Amino acid sequence: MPEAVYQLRGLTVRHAAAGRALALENIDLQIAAGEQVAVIGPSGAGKTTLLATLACAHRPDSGAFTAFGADPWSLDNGARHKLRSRLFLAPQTPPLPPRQRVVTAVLAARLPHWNFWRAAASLFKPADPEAAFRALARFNLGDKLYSRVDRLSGGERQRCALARMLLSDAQALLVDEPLSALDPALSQLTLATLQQEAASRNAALVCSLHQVELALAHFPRIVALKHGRIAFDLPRERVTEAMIAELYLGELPPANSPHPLEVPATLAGGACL
Ligand SMILES: Nc1ncnc2c1ncn2[C@@H]1O[C@H](COP(=O)(O)OP(=O)(O)OP(=O)(O)O)[C@@H](O)[C@H]1O
Repeated sequence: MPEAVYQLRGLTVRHAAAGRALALENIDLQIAAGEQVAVIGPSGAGKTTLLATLACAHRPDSGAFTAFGADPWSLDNGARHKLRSRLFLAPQTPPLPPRQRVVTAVLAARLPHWNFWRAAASLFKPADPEAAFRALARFNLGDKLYSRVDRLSGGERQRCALARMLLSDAQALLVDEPLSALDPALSQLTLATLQQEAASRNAALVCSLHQVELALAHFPRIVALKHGRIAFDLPRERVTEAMIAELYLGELPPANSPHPLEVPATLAGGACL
């Protein structure tokens, strides 16, 4: 039996803002070591919230949640920090320090394993630029090794964050929309690199994607979210066109809806809370 990386049962997650609206409701999910899962679903379905929850960045409101057999929210801060070092979340918009060099940003993945002096020294003289170069080259970004992060395009920043992931030794790779700023050729390269890396370290790979056709072509298991609930969780062979159509049904305004630039009369009295 492969090791269970995640076990979620009846999980509910709310966001602090927006009146603590429900973002995920009654989620049951098990993910084992070595599994590769694509998370699909319309905008606002809860994909990012699910990944943040799996990364132990969002505390669930109710239900049961374990990562590597432990409930992160019942651990003390030190133990939770250690657990988090086994997970790596690559967000859609990576919060990389703007003035930093790419090499430093990528090597930051090693920080949890370095003592203070080594980490501080690496800010001035990167400790292992060859490793950073190799990771970047796998995403066709080797030529940006010494560029400043704020001079990268959106897609380059995303790949920089993914290169950082390669230098971590995480056993759960959580990737939010890695292809949103990439052209088709780079999308294929990026997916292939992520999947090879996850397979080589027998890590769980959970990747949210808007490109349903790529999800179905590359991932053996598809988890579909809609309105914060799991619509289906199936091997890709069992996902039908009708299921996909149903998943995205209602995502466009009806044909007889007002023109998008027509401001509703009720809007004027609104307030921002
Ligand atoms: N920080 C936040 N505060 C309040 N509500 C939020 C916050 N982030 C997300 N939400 C809400 O939670 C729900 C799920 O959002 P989430 O970002 O997880 O969806 P998503 O499927 O990743 O969407 P997209 O495909 O557009 O990135 C949405 O209704 C969204 O408006």
